[in-house]
Amino acid sequence: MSGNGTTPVIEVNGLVKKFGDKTVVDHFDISVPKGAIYGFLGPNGSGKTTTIRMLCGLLTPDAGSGTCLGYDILRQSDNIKEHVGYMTQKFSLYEDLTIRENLDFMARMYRVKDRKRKVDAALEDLGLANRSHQQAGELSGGWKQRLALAACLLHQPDLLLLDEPTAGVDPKARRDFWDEIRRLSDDGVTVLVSTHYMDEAIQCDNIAYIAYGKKLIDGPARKIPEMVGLATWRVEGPDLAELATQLHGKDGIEQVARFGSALHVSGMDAQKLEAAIKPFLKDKRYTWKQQPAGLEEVFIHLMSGSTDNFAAGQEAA
Ligand SMILES: Nc1ncnc2c1ncn2[C@@H]1O[C@H](COP(=O)(O)OP(=O)(O)OP(=O)(O)O)[C@@H](O)[C@H]1O
Repeated sequence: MSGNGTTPVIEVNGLVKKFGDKTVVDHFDISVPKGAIYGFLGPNGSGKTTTIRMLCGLLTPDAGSGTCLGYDILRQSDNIKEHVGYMTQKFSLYEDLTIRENLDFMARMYRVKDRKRKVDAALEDLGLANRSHQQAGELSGGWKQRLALAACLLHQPDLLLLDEPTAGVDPKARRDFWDEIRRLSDDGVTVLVSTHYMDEAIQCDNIAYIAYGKKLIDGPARKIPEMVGLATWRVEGPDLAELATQLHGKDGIEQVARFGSALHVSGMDAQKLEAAIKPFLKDKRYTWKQQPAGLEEVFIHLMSGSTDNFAAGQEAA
């Protein structure tokens, strides 16, 4: 579900956060429709976590204003927290408490009514009813993440904030996790998720790409490739690794990425790209086809800009 034209769940303008003399979030605006899965993408240190924390009232912005779930982010953070489920980057439950104790503790924190039944139901849904007395610290990464999600859903939040929720989790557990996120979104829960993974980014309805604390691109996921304007050719044939080596670094070719049995060769200047590819078209072992850039190559393009924002220095912004 990607929004239904009602009042946005999050609507903020001009958010700024500074730590010392470093501007970590720089005039950030966003409007998040109800039920949307909104992806925050960007290199390490680009300000995603800081932005998420300001949106739910955990951190006070130095400038800017807005609402989250209809509450003022500056003055009504307690109301916001009651209706938000926030899954932090690091496992934030108690490793030396049992699975049940962790859920029970969270349910008490949120003053969940009919606590025992809700905790039992969560354990059942998780498939952990038989292991409820096991310490949370003994769980694998994937199970810890499912437990953390279950814990932040106990109070039935309207908005889920997920900060790199599947870092270090295997692909099968990631897929299961995303099936659950999609189900929640279909039920009207709005989800804001920061991620580094491409396979997660393509699951999002909307995407904001953030670098150096600034939002560079923002829009419906299906429109992002057009907005970025990357030109792409697809090539199939033998010895793709060798071909990739030959293509790399040619003027006009900014990116060569392997997609299954093909290479996607991309550049921002369509004419330069075509000129760079022209000599290769003579080799009849290869089939070349021009095609619109997909989200995946666009993300590779965006993410390859920088690996760590602030480590590289803000002057690059
Ligand atoms: N409390 C703080 N005090 C000082 N600097 C901070 C604080 N919190 C974050 N920062 C800095 O602000 C910048 C943005 O950090 P933030 O965690 O918001 O980025 P991020 O995009 O979530 O990064 P990552 O993807 O690595 O989690 C980083 O340079 C970080 O070191």
